[in-house]
Amino acid sequence: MTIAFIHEEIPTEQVEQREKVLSSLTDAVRDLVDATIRSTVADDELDAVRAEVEALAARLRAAQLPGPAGVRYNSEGRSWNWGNAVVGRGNAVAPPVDITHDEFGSAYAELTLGAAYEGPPGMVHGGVSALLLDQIMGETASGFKRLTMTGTLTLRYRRPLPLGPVRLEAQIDRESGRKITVEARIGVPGEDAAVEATGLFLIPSWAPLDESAASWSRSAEG
Ligand SMILES: CCCCCCCC/C=C\CCCCCCCC(=O)SCCNC(=O)CCNC(=O)[C@H](O)C(C)(C)COP(=O)(O)OP(=O)(O)OC[C@H]1O[C@@H](n2cnc3c(N)ncnc32)[C@H](O)[C@@H]1OP(=O)(O)O
Repeated sequence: MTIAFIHEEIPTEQVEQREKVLSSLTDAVRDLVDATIRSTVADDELDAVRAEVEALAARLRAAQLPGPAGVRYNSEGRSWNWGNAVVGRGNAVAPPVDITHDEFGSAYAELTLGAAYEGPPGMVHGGVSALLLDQIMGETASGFKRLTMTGTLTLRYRRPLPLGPVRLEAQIDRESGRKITVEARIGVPGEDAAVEATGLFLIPSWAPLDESAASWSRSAEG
């Protein structure tokens, strides 16, 4: 099965305007998720809020894509993946992460994980750490110059990670042909890593080794 990118000829300026407006809505929905988890209002108030939320969902459903958002690009080399589970600007389920690629083969991110990402009481869910690490490692392996997919991801959970500010770092350790090994970690900023990861990322046999000339590739974003 191949991975298809969708060519959609929307001018970059318009993509960016839409992304800005969509991101604000996503932030508000994320806040709604946090507010829902932590709310202690009375049951009838919860019920009244549910009715309003259902009405809002119906307004958004007035015009919908037939399926998931996919990865789209225009011929100016701007691409957007607003549904992505980790970096999708339209995805309120995604942690609020912004990944910085400071050079090819190295990336970092800082974000704050709130109540929606809890596993053990007060701690980040291990699957959420894995989710964030998989994305930053995949982007690092790809550098948006080639398509890479996670082959094997190995995680060592060394100490619990409290909810709150976290920092992720990833860098390519080595590569050979279609195999790229990436090392990464997540932890409280300035402290020893809570989770260390090693991943083998593969350029699928059906994909080119280098796609830097392809319209979907770009240098700084997921
Ligand atoms: C999300 C999609 C990408 C979107 C791109 C957006 C654009 C921006 C670009 C990039 C940013 C990236 C950001 C993404 C971050 C998120 C990453 C994910 O979550 S990815 C989803 C989870 N992963 C899968 O679903 C893979 C499922 N597996 C497969 O599709 C295939 O198995 C694949 C492509 C991994 C390998 O298939 P073959 O046909 O290319 O390769 P064969 O011939 O089987 O193997 C080649 C060599 O690799 C080893 N190998 C194969 N699979 C391996 C594995 N799983 N682990 C270790 N080694 C493996 C084999 O042993 C072989 O080694 P020998 O050459 O003999 O030495």
